[in-house]
Amino acid sequence: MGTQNAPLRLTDYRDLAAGHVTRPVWDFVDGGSGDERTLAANTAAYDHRRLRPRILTDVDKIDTRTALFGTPLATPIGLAPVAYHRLLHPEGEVATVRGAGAAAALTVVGIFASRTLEDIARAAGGPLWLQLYWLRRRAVLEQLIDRAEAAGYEAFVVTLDAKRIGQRLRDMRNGFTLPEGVAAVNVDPAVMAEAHQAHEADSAIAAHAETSFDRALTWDDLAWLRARTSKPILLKGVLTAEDARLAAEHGVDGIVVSNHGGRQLDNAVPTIDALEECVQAVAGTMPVLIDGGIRRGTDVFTALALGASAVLIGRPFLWGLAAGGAEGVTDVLRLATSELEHTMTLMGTPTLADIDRTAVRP
Ligand SMILES: Cc1cc2nc3c(=O)[nH]c(=O)nc-3n(C[C@H](O)[C@H](O)[C@H](O)COP(=O)(O)O)c2cc1C
Ligand SMILES: CC(C)CC(=O)C(=O)O
Repeated sequence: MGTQNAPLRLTDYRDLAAGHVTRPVWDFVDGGSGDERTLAANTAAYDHRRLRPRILTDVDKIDTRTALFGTPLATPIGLAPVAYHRLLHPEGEVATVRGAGAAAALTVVGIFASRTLEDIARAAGGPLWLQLYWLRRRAVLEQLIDRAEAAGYEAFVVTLDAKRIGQRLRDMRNGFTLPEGVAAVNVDPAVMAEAHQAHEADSAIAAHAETSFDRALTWDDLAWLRARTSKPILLKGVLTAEDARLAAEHGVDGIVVSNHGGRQLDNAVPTIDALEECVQAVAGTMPVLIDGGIRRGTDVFTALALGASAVLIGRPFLWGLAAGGAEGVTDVLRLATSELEHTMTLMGTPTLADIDRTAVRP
């Protein structure tokens, strides 16, 4: 690639990716729910944040290293759980984790991964967590937890903002279906078949979610999961102080402030606006991660300043994966981390520990 076209920011990868996938796949990745207000608001909310740089501090060396649950990470930027990476690259999640490993970054693998948990683990160079949806069939969940632990996955992230799948108009209009050869290979085929039979009219994605996610689930059920693993458990999809507090009370180990990238409840609060109340509610007892709309090193910095322990990116790494496979993923992570370093230099904060609330204008 000539230097003229070399991607200089994450959104440059969006333009590159567009040429590599079909229209329905593009819409599945790019789209949100409803009128896509929350999708737009996630990024717009960062536009309005203003930073308060400090002068005359020693920023000769910038250090972006951190750790989560004792696992060292080269960067506080990790990969959010996303279904079906093979939609974007033939190697799917195997390419993704190879790319993340080269950047020593965290990957949260999705329960609807299109490669086996074991193949993904063999290719990984960095830490892996596994995201779960709470399927009605707990036996299927149990098997997944056991397999993940045996393969070296270090934590579980339970996504709780999807008791129904958001109204994704683009997918409905496209009649989105998974292409031949792309499947949720880790989940019992019976669970998937059941779903397809029950909901032929919906988009394929909405269909399997409707029948396989447990809508009756409540806080009391978390004890079941807690008893099944000694690994850290994080809840993804927390947007309020009330739920952050309940998470802390129910013995989980972390939360991910997320609105699912604007793909679930439209008009849900932008995540960066929800972060502070969640951070205050857990009062330093557990790490708080955030995702949604993070496109710039300054966005990462803002999230860290408002109390996030780490951030996850979704669509940007998918753009990298589509455009350049494992190397594209690595480059997206490097670009984002180098923007963060640049921001830290100009903000006068040489380490992540130096970044605090005073860095962002209230
Ligand atoms: C194509 C796609 C598939 C996704 N699949 C899942 C999933 O299976 N499980 C999950 O918890 N979140 C899923 N998400 C949401 C991401 O984990 C994350 O919350 C979101 O993408 C972050 O916003 P961003 O894309 O603006 O960075 C998906 C997102 C996208 C774009
Ligand atoms: C298979 C879907 C439920 C994956 C998902 O969470 C999403 O598309 O946002």
